[in-house]
Amino acid sequence: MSRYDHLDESAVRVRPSRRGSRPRTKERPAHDDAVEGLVIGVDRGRYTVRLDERSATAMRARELGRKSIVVGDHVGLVGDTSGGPDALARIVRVLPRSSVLRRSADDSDRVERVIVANADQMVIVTALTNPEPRPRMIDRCLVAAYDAGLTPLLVLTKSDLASPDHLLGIYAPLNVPAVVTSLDPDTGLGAGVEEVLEHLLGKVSVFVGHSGVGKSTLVNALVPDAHRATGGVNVVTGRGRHTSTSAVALEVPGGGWVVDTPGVRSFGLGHVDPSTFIEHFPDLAQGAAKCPRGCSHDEEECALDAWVAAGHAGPSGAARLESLRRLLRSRTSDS
Ligand SMILES: Nc1nc2c(ncn2[C@@H]2O[C@H](COP(=O)(O)OP(=O)(O)OP(=O)(O)O)[C@@H](O)[C@H]2O)c(=O)[nH]1
Ligand SMILES: [Zn+2]
Repeated sequence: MSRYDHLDESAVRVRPSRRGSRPRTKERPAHDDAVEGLVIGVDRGRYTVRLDERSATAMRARELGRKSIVVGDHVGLVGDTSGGPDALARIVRVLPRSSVLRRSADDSDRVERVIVANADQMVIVTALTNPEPRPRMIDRCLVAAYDAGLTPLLVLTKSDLASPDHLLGIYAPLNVPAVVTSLDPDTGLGAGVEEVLEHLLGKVSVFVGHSGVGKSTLVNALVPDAHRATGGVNVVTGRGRHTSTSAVALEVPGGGWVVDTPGVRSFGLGHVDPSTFIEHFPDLAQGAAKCPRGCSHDEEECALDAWVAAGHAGPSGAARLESLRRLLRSRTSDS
């Protein structure tokens, strides 16, 4: 007889189950002796997990099934977590994620392609010249950041070669914070590093950028022992640039993590729901209440034009509406 039998079912919506009547101690999760750590590297089925003062190498436990484990994941470890040369621990748990950044999640793509978990910020690294900046690429990154719930930060490199004014002008209406840098790749010295560091403190920041923009040079300046290979030759190994494509988390002096994503050049945005874009434009969101149902905000019936024209979104309203529409279009254009 169940302990709920004396209760009227209509009053209490608890169904007694065999599971529910088990002694409580048996309901504890398995491996409650697991220690928690942060995944900072993934390489061919081996995970580097940062524990308090050391790093352990781990493999995934069979019981995790196909669940992905990526850089930034908080995991539970059992087994040999000593971090010694031959020590191998097992990841038995992946804790709930506060954010996921996906490479692509098209409907046709059945494999989960999470690149980084639990990131707070996306640092979009763009050169002011050599290679020329590509605003559409930046827009796509912004959309991916907003979609994943990450705060964007623009870093405009090589300001010794070109002025940032034009690009800063394009992004001013979006209120995206921007830092301009100029670095000597040999010494790591130059302008803007301190300012970037301030934005990184206490956060997990994913760095994205096209080849040649100076991302490695920047990461090396931010994380002195990062040794990311820069254009040409790896100063550490003397060999050519490494071709690793997996993400890695590097600890920022002062607190925080830089997640470098070699090989990640863009994001599939097919899964992004355009109706959520407007949430990132609070000054426009109110005006959207007058839009027809299902308005894309990029069509003739959109009420935002009138809202902005009436001055409800302030003096920069028109520029912000234009920016919103540019982001909406970046979703469907390849770049
Ligand atoms: N003039 C100038 N050159 C820079 C600056 N930052 C980086 N560079 C140069 O730009 C080139 C590319 O820099 P990297 O740091 O290797 O660029 P990356 O974005 O990591 O590119 P990949 O290694 O291909 O991923 C190198 O030749 C650097 O020396 C800068 O602030 N000013
Ligand atoms: Zn609309």
